[in-house]
Amino acid sequence: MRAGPGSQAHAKAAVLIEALPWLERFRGQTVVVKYGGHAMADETLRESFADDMVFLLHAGLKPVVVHGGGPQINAHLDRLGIESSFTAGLRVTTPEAMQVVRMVLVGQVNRDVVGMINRHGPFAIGMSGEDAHLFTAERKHAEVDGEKVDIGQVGEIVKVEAGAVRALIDNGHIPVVSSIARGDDGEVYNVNADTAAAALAVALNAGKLVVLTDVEGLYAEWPASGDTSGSEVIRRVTATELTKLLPGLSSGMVPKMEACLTAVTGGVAQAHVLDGRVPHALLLEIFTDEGIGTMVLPQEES
Ligand SMILES: Nc1ncnc2c1ncn2[C@@H]1O[C@H](COP(=O)(O)OP(=O)(O)O)[C@@H](O)[C@H]1O
Ligand SMILES: CC(=O)N[C@@H](CCC(=O)OP(=O)(O)O)C(=O)O
Repeated sequence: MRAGPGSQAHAKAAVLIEALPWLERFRGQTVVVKYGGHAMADETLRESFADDMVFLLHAGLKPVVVHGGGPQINAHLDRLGIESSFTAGLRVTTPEAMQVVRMVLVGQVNRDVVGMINRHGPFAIGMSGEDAHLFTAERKHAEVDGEKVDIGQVGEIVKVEAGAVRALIDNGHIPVVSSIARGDDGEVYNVNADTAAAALAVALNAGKLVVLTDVEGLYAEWPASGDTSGSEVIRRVTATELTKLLPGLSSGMVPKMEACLTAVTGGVAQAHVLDGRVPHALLLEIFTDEGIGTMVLPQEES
C-alpha cells in the first residue's frame, strides 16, 4: 500500500507530539551551547544552528552560546605569517598571537554568529568574556610528561560573574560569548572555548551543556588513522566512568570531556557532545526520545 498524504500528516504529528514531554521537561531551563570552530564550516549548517537557537528560545528554553573559532584563528595567523602551535590541546599564545585570537573571536566569529541568529529578529547580543568581568582568568601552564610548560597568555578561569549574562537571558535575549578572559593582573587571556562553556554552564546553573563538534560523539576507540568505521560512539557515560576514561583520551576530545565532567560535577544535570555536521543536531538531541551523540550524566539515572 502506498503511503498517502494522511499517513504523512500522521508522521509529522507523531514527531511534534514526541517533543511534548521534552518541552515540558526543559521549558524555562538554561541550555549552554558550545559552538566549535569546526562545526561552523558550512553556510547551510551555520543557518540551521541559528534556526535551532531561535527555536529553543521560542520553545521556552534559555539558550546561551559560547563559541570557539580555532580554525578561523589558524587561517588568520597563517595569512599574517605568524607561527602557532598547540601543547596539550591548547594554543601556545604569544602576545602577538593573542591580538589575533581576540580580534578573530570577538571581532569576526562573534559577529558572524550574532548576525546569523539575528536574521530571525533582534535576539542575539554578543559579548567577550572580558565584558562586565564575566570571565576572570589566571595564567595557565600545560603539563607535559609531568612537567609544567609555559604556553603564554592562556588562561584558566578562576571566577565567573554571570550577572550581565543573566540580565540578557531575563530580557529574552540569546547571549553569544567569546572565550576571552580578563586577568586581575591586567592581562587578556585566551581560554579554550569548551572550558569557558562549562564554567558558564555551572555559573548559570544550566540544565544542559551541549558541545557541538565535528564527530558523532566520543568514540570508544579513537584510531590514530582517524578511521572510525569500526568504532562505536559511547552513548552515555557517568562522571565516575568518564573520570577513569579521561587519562586515555587524545587531544581534541580532552577539553570537551573535561568540560562535560566539570559541568555535571558542578550541578548541570546533563552534558552532551554532538555532531555539529548533522543539521538540527540540537533539536534532535533535546526534543526526540533517542537523543544523539554522547551524554554525560552525574550518575546513572534510576
Ligand atoms: N575518542 C575520540 N572520539 C572522537 N573524536 C576524537 C577522539 N579523540 C580525538 N578526537 C578528535 O577530536 C576532534 C574534536 O576536537 P576539536 O578538533 O578541538 O574540535 P572543535 O573545533 O569542535 O572544538 C575530532 O574531530 C577528532 O579528530
Ligand atoms: C587556549 C586555546 O587553545 N584557545 C582556543 C580558543 C578557541 C577555541 O577553543 O576554538 P574551538 O572550539 O574551535 O577549538 C584557540 O586559540 O584556538
